[in-house]
Amino acid sequence: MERVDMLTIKHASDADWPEIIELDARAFALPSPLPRDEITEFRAKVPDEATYLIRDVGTVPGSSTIVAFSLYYDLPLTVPGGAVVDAAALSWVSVSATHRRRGMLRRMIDAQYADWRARGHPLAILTASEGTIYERFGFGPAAFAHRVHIAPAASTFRSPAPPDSHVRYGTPDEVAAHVPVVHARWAAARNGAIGRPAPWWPSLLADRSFRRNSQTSGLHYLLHPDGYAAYRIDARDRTALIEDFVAVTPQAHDDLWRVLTSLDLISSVHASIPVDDALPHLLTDARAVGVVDRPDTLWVSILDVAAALELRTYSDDGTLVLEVGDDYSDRAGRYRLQVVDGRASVTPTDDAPNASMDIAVLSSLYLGGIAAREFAEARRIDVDSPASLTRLARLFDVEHAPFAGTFF
Ligand SMILES: CC(=O)SCCNC(=O)CCNC(=O)[C@H](O)C(C)(C)COP(=O)(O)OP(=O)(O)OC[C@H]1O[C@@H](n2cnc3c(N)ncnc32)[C@H](O)[C@@H]1OP(=O)(O)O
Repeated sequence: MERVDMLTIKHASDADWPEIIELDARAFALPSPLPRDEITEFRAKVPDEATYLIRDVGTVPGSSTIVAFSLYYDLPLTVPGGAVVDAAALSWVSVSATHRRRGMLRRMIDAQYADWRARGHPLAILTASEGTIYERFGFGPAAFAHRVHIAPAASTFRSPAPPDSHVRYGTPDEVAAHVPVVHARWAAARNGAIGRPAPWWPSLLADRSFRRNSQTSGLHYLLHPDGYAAYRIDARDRTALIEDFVAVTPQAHDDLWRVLTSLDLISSVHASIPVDDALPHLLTDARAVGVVDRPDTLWVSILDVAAALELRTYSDDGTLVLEVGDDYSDRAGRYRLQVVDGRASVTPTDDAPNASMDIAVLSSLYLGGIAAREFAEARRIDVDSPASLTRLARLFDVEHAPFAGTFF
C-alpha cells in the first residue's frame, strides 16, 4: 500500500476546488455546496500559488483526500501615519476533523511563512477563530471592536438634525458605483483598516441568500456623499443588523447614525464599531450604546522587524533598544529604534536593552491597539526603568484606535 506523505504540500489546481470547498464548509459551518458564482468570485481573490493543501493518499486503499487547506491574500493594511502595507493575510485554515493535531497547521504555516518572507511582506495578518492557536507563530491580537446594541428609543442626539442630511437609500447601480470608492477613501485614512481589492466587491455586493436566514432581509444600503451603511432587518425580533459602516467625515458619521437610530419599528440596532467611536458622546444618554462584546478583529505578526517598524510613524521622538524574542523563526535580536520627527530608523545593536518582549507582543503593540503599559503590568514586557516604559508607551501611542472593518 502507498504510504501517506503528509509532508507534501501542494498548491490547489482547478480539480481540487470542489473538495476544498467541502473541507472548509465542514470546518467553518458554511452551507454546502456554495453557489457556483460565489466560488468563481472567491477564486478570483486568490491565485492558486497562494493556496496550500495536503492530501492523504492511500491510508485508506485507493483513496485520495484533501485533509488540510489554507491560503493567503495580499491585502492592503493602513498603519499608524497612513502608510499602506502589503500584508500577507492568512485565511481559510482548515484541517479535517479526522486529521487534527498531527502537525498539519504547523506545516502549512511553515510553508507560507517562507513564501511571505521570500516575497518581502513586512507583516502577516489574520482573523482568528480561537485565541490560543496563533501566538506560537508570532501573531498577537492587534485590533479590537466594540459590538454594540443600540436602543433607538434612547438615542437622542445632543445637536438638532440638519435640514437635509444627504442620506439616501441607494439603487444597486448607485451602490456599486459609490460603495467601493468610499470604502477605499476610508481605508486609506484609518489606522488598522484593511482595504478591499477590486475582486472582493462582486461577492460582497451580490449579497447571496446563503449569507442570511429566511427571516432576515437582504442588505439595505444608505448612501452619503462621504460614507455608507449596509444593514439587514431580522424580522423575528425587529433588529437592524449593520454589516458595514463607513464614514470618511464626522458629518457623514453623524448623518448616517441619525438615520440608523431612527429606523421605524426597530427595537435594537446591532453594530460593530471602533472602540474609540464618538457615537455614545453624540447622544444625551451614552448608555443607549450598550457594549456587549469587545472581540479581537485582527491579529498581526511582524515578519521583518526593521522594515515594519520603519513603516509606521510614532507619537513622540526618542531612542529605545528593544530586545525581541522569537521561538518560531529568526526575528529575535536587539534593535535600536531611533525616532526623529515621528519617523523611525531601526538598526541592529549589541547595547543593553531598554525593553524586552516576544515578537507576538511587539506585533500587538504595532498598530497601537494595546498599550505597552498593559503588557508591562502582565510582565510580558520587561523594562530597565520606569522612564523606558513611559517612552515606549508614548512612542507607540496612536491618534485613532486601529479598526480593521473587514473580516477575511
Ligand atoms: C486564520 C484562520 O483561518 S483561523 C481558522 C482556523 N480554523 C478553524 O478554526 C477550523 C477548525 N479547526 C481546524 O481546522 C484545526 O483544528 C486547526 C486548523 C485549528 C488546527 O489544525 P491542526 O492540524 O490540528 O494543528 P497542528 O496539529 O498543526 O497544531 C499546531 C500547534 O497548534 C496547537 N493547536 C492546534 N489547534 C489548537 C487549538 N484549537 N487550540 C489551541 N492550540 C491549538 C497544537 O497543539 C500545536 O501546538 P505545538 O506545535 O506548539 O505543540
